This record gives sequence, C-alpha cells and structure tokens, in this order.
Amino acid sequence: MANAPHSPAMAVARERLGEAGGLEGAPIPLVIARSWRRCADRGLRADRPAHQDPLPRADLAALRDRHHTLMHLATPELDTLHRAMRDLGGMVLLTNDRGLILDARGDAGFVRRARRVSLQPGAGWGEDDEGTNAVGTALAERALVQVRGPEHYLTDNAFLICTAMPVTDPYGAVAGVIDLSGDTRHPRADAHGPDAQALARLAVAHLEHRWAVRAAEGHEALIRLHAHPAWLGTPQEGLLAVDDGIIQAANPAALTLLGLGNEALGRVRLDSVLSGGLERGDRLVRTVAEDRPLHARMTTPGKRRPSTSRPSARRPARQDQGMTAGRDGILWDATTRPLLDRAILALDAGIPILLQGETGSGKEVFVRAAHAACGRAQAPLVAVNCAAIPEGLLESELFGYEDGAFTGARRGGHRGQIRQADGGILFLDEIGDMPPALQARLLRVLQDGEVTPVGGRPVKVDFLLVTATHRDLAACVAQGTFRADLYYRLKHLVVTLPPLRDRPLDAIIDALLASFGADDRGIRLAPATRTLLRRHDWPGNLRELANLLRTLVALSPPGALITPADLPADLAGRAPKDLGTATHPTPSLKAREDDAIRQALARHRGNVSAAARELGVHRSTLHRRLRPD
Ligand SMILES: Nc1ncnc2c1ncn2[C@@H]1O[C@H](COP(=O)(O)OP(=O)(O)OP(=O)(O)O)[C@@H](O)[C@H]1O
Repeated sequence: MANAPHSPAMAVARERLGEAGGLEGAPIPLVIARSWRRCADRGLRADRPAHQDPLPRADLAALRDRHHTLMHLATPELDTLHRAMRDLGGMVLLTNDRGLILDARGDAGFVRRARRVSLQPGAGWGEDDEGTNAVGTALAERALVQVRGPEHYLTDNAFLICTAMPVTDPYGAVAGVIDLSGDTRHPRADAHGPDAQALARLAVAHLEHRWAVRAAEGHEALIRLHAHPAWLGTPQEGLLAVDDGIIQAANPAALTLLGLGNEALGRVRLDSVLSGGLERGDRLVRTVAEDRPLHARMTTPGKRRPSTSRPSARRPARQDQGMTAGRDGILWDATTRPLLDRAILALDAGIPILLQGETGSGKEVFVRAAHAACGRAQAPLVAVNCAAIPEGLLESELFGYEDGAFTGARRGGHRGQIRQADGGILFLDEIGDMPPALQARLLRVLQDGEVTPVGGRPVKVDFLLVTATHRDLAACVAQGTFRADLYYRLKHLVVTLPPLRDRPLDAIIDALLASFGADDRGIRLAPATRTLLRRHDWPGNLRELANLLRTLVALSPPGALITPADLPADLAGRAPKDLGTATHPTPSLKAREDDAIRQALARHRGNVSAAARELGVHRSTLHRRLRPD
C-alpha cells in the first residue's frame, strides 16, 4: 500500500502540519491535507481517543425514524454492499447528513473491532467528532473521499481504510453518506482501493436515481436524459422533474449533464438549458450551453404539485418520513401526501370530497392546498363553517337574499356564499351540524344546479362541493339527524385525515420546529421535552402541536435548549418521575380543557371568536364544546 499505517512519509507530513504552509507538496492527497488543516485549526489532537458514547437505543430509534425515507430507499444498496464487504472483511455504513451512523453491517469480526473506535450505529463520524475520516471528510468536501490508514487524523483510527460517498436528495440537499470500511491489515485490504470507490459511486447513483424517480411522481413531467439512447431508463441516466417549465428536482447525473449546480433547482427554466422543445416521448435535444446532443424521454408521471408545497419542492425543510415542509410551514408526510394527490385528481374530475378528521387535524389546510393545486385554483374557494354561524343566519349567509327580503336585510341584498363560489369550490365545514331544513335546500341546489336567494328567483350556479365534518355522518344518517340523500351526494370521495397520534410525531415536530425558524436560531428540544411531547394525546392535533411549538420557539432566545420546565403545566405535569418533573394527580384532560375554555370566555366576555383565537382552536370547536352533548 502507498501509505502504510506507519509510513515515514506520513509521519513527516504530520510533523509539517504545525508549520505554516507546511503541507504544501506533502506526500498526501490534497483532500486529506485540507481536512488535516481543518482538524488542526479546530484544535483537535491526534491522540484523542476515537471512542465515543453512541446514542442510547431509544434516541437511535428516533433518529432512524426521522431518516425513514433515506433508510428505506438505501435498503437495496445496503443489502448488496453488505455481501460484498463481508467477503472483503469489512462493512457498509449509512449515515445521516451529519455523519451519525444509522446502519452498519458486514463481517462480524470487523464489526466487533470497529466498535472499539465507535464505528457503529448511533456514533457520530463528522470531522468534528472523529477528525479526518471518509464519512466526515466526504460531507465536508461534498464528494467521494477515500481515507487510508494513517491519513485518519486520530491515531486510534489508523487501522481503517474507508471510502465514502455523499447521497444527494432530488432537491439538492445532502441527505447522508454511504461508506465502505475495512481493516488495512486484512489480506484483501488492497481491494478496497479502486473497487470500493466504484462500488460506492454506483450504489449512490442507484439510490439517487430511485429517489429522483420517486420524487418525480409529484411533478408534471419527468425527463430522462443521456448522451446515448441505450442508457435511457438505466440508473446512469439524468432525471429532471419539471413543473410549469421550471426544473424542480433532479438527480446529480442530470445536473452534471447540463452543467448546473444544486442552486438551479426550483429556479432555472428547462428551455434555458435544453433546446429542441420537449413533448411526451423520445427525441433528440441539445444543451444550450455547449450545443451538445442528448437523448431525452419525457413522461408525465403525476399531476402538478399543490402550489403550497412548491417552495418545499425547491428545498424542503425536512425529508424525513417522506415529510416535506414548505416555507409556509405546511407539512405533508407519506400518509397525507397521497391523500392530497388523490383529492386534487378528484377535484379536477369534478368529484365532490367529504373530509373527515378530528378537530385540528388539518381539514381546512388540506382543502386550501388541494384548491391551490387543482384546475380551479384561479377561481374562488369559499369556506363556510356551518357550526360557527348561528342557525338563523346560516340560510341567508349561504343562499343569499334579495334587497328588502326581510327586516334588517342588507341594502342591495346579499349574493350568498354559494353564488360567491360560482366557478370555484364551496367548502362547507362542519356539514354534520347543518340544520335539516338547510340540508334540504342544499340538496335542491345540488340537484338543480341553481340557487334561489330568499325573496328572489333561481340563479344558475356551478361549483364543486367539498365538505368536512368531525362527526360520523353515516351514524347521523342512521340516527335521522342527517339526510341520507344528501349524504350520498357528498360522499363520492371520502378522505379521512389521521389524528396526530397516528402520524410520525417526531418527524412532524422537527419539521414544524424548522419551519418556525428553530434550526436557524439554534433552538433545540431537550430529549426529556421530546419524551413528554410523545406521551401527550394531542386532542387538538396539529393545531395544538403547531401552536405550542410556535410559542416555544418565539419565546426562546437563540441557542436555547427547550426543557420540560418550558412546557405548559398540563404537558409537563404528565412527566413520569424519572424525568424529575413534578407528578401530581391531574384532573382529566377534558376537565382541564373545559376549565381553560371557561376562563378564556370569561376573559373575553363571552366572545367565542376571541376566546377561540386565544386558545388556538377553531370557533367551531368552541361552539361544539359549549353545546350540551
Ligand atoms: N398540513 C399541515 N401542516 C402544518 N400545520 C398544519 C397542517 N394542517 C393543520 N395545521 C395546523 O393546524 C391548524 C388547524 O388546521 P385546520 O384549521 O385545517 O384544522 P381542522 O381539521 O379544519 O380543524 P377544525 O375541525 O377544528 O375546524 C392550522 O392552523 C395549522 O397551524
């Protein structure tokens, strides 16, 4: 081997590290010299023990949970490389974007030896943690890096030979690293050299290709590119996902073909980099920059993404659990994203949607996102909450009235919300609370396609109906409180939004924190705080969680650690003894909520809207809670 663990050349290079410009011309690769310099500048000592305490089991499980998408997509590569590395007496590792090891598999003997220097799941192999090493240096250099024997900064690690390649997600963010590690003393250690580089490159190209294909499902067009037609459809091709003519996502191979950087994603128009026009099917195109011919194949895998998520398509705050969070803080995960995509398809096909879900589960947010992404996005979305408007007013509010239709009527009449929604979408929230007489009128509007304002003549209307309820409408029909004929007109596509307790809470917490600016301001949750959040029932679902986290971030100074003491009493009061927080018998959740509602109403002299605003719940929720069961 060129640089054996104790080669004199390396020892000389190490000594010259202390001298200004001392590494110039040293017999070590430039990337290693740069990394040594970074380590020395950080004051890292080469004799520092490589051993570290890996994350406890529960934290590692939570970490893996957060990187579910990466772990899931990397499984085929890890399985294949595992076999290859076992035969070479080494192992394969997957880390996150900070070098924290998520998975490690390979030769049992080597896995044991590697544990002595904490090359194991839950340990951090960034340059800060372990000095120059393949994982940390690949992350720092954003490139394939091989670190051999004494090139490792810490002497403890000098028996390792490691090759690492960063994995870039389709939106241009480094998501993690695949690393192949072995022992320099193994008889086949030399095979690690070029072989490991080729293996790592290939594995990452396959993974990035699969990730980009998957991401493209949510975009209008997928374009495959390669200089040779036979390569189209293989993992070596370039992939571009395009919406409205803008390149939204790509695999690194496509960016290389077009000479673009990651910053192009979400910004650059396709026609500014490729000429020849694109239509479905295969054709020859040319790069604008170099006039190079490329074979292109375009397909249209998915409908357009909702506009609310476009910013996230550029650079999602989080990609864990398939999670994307836009700058507007709206999150979609592996469960809700497909529901949204189906809803958009239904709206475009003119199919009414009935949304079900507990209070605060995001029904209104969902409707707004679906509207923004469907063909009626330019037409109005009119939302009416049937539970929040007093029964006497709901009729005129919905159906409108003519001038002078009744005493107290507004001069000039009122068009009514149904007519306001003409051409667009009428969203009737809490439809289960609609009085029977109005149910009959609504049914007539749906049957006749016309609305009759109080005191007026029928007027043609064309709107798409989206309804929502927290009630079990089928049960209401059985009980006779909801018309069966109306129910069947509403329930063409039923979308049930899961309660927060059935969703990936950790990933949602992280994505919300990031969207509220916690990451930028260095604000973190203490593990005990997270444990308390995990134990809460979240009866107010996303609304309750979002309100809590928004408040915590707003009240925390930069760099703060949010501890259980920062949580509201009801959350902190649920702490178990081992977390060191007071545990005292607490009244039932409902009783505590009722108490909070009563106090808020008293403070706002019975003004439901103001009390609801203060409590961070919807008015309809308060109306519901104030009604006898
Ligand atoms: N997809 C989402 N991403 C981020 N935050 C969300 C999302 N959905 C809901 N929220 C948060 O929850 C709050 C309540 O959402 P929304 O009003 O849509 O709930 P709802 O189910 O209609 O509630 P209710 O039944 O009480 O009317 C939002 O204001 C927002 O803070």
